[in-house]
Amino acid sequence: MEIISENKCFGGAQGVYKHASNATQCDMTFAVFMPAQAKQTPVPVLWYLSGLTCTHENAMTKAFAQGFAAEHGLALVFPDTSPRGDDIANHDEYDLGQGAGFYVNATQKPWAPHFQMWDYVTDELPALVANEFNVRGDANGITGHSMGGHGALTIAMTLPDRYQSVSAFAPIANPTTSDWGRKQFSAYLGDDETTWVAHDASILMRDHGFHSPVLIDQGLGDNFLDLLKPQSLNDAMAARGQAGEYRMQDGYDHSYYFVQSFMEDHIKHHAALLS
Ligand SMILES: N[C@@H](CCC(=O)N[C@@H](CS)C(=O)NCC(=O)O)C(=O)O
Repeated sequence: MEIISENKCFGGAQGVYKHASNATQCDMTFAVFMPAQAKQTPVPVLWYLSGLTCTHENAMTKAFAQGFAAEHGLALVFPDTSPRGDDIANHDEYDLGQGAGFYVNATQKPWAPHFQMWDYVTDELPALVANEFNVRGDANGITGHSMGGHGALTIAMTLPDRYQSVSAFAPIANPTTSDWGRKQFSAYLGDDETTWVAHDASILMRDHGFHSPVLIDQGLGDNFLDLLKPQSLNDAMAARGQAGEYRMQDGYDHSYYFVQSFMEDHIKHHAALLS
């Protein structure tokens, strides 16, 4: 692992690192915030998965998470959203290819050789972080924004023993019925839609749910509401009797101004379940 930068931040450290990934067969950059508490004792980890067009950097600089994570003694990990490189498959549109990995393992050409973001985020990066940082392997929470909210919810519901807490900001909530989902799943996973259901939060919620309360915030001024489909997941939570809240926030759009407005609540939610 190569250190790109490390800066003191809220008494802890905000770092950016690079490593050669086996899962994605390319160099991957990620960011980690370590709170001061980690100098004494291993700390729980909150994974933050970002949305379309983002790198490790967007949430690191705009989500305002570090101050609250410092207060509650949580490490934060910000992975990138896809493999990257000139030799790696890409697409002209912003919502497919580099910057749009959708947290799945691609099975289709030309994506399959590098677009293995499910394995990267759930296996390879956790092992690396556990090796390199003073974190508790048995205390993981996961959250994310938009495409990253989709990743957080689907990963948590699929691996409930690994994650003790989950939340999301404006998640893509029913991708098998949305152009933010159908387009990417057919490219990455192929036309057999039975392979898509494992990556749809509304379906996973209806069939499995999650073992601890789920916190979701959604801005009502979000210009992507038609693509995000919060109603489907809200209905699935109600049908399941899922503990938690889907909070509709008046006037907020899809931007990081929305994310940073509710970050404190999300950090508190995870800290309560992880400590
Ligand atoms: N670029 C797209 C929108 C993509 C978008 O809103 N991305 C969100 C996540 S889905 C984001 O966080 N963008 C980066 C940023 O705001 O820093 C468009 O023009 O429609």
